[in-house]
Amino acid sequence: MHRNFLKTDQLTVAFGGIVALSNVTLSIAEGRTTAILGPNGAGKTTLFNAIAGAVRPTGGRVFFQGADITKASPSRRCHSGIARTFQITQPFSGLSVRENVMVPLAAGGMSMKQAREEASTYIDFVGLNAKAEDPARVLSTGQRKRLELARALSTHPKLLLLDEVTGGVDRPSIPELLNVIRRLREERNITIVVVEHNMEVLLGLADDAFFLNRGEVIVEGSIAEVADHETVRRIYLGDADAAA
Ligand SMILES: Nc1ncnc2c1ncn2[C@@H]1O[C@H](COP(=O)(O)OP(=O)(O)OP(=O)(O)O)[C@@H](O)[C@H]1O
Repeated sequence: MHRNFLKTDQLTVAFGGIVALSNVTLSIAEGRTTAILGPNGAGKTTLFNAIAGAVRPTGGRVFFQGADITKASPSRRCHSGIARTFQITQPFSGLSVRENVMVPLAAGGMSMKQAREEASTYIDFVGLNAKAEDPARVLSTGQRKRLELARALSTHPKLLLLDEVTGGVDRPSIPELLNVIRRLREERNITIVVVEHNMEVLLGLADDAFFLNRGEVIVEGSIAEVADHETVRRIYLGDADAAA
């Protein structure tokens, strides 16, 4: 197992006067699921953006599998095995589920026949077979999240960044979605990093955790340790006992 599968070293991102991330140094271990926690505005999405290459850091470095990728383009990072999903899902709403998964494959140079076959594998993996010919706009939020996972799978990721995994998903659909995420790791050996607000979900999904506040990592450890940490309970959960 690579302990520093993904590593940020003193990573800083500023937007004008707003410092969204400040000297963030963290390591994500290969084959594990790591949670990024923190209140609104803590810098979680900015961290994902800096890892995926969507924002340029003001300072510090990002390493993936030992290579310095700080200056790599988003597409080079994607080719090297980093994929992400978004807080707000962005499918092509008029295209079918199958076509949505085929688009990135065909754009990568695959024949339509091959793209169709490969798309079927991913649609099957996320359990959307019954919806494959439906337009993406009719999907529920949970189904859209699974479509996003199928699209992410088409890039053959080694590291998958999942933003707000269960955000907006109705409660009964959550276990099925989490099951797909667990299988990504178990059956496809994908290292997962999740931003998620639901602590109950995280306790059942994540191994490790980093708690961000105002752009800084202030607590790290196992998910159980972080969830139980006094500072985390006070800031994040508004725990009256911890605040006292
Ligand atoms: N493109 C941008 N331009 C200016 N400020 C930004 C930009 N992106 C993020 N910020 C600011 O950086 C800080 C961190 O934002 P970020 O979205 O990373 O936090 P977050 O932890 O993901 O929050 P949330 O849980 O609400 O999604 C916030 O103060 C935010 O307003």
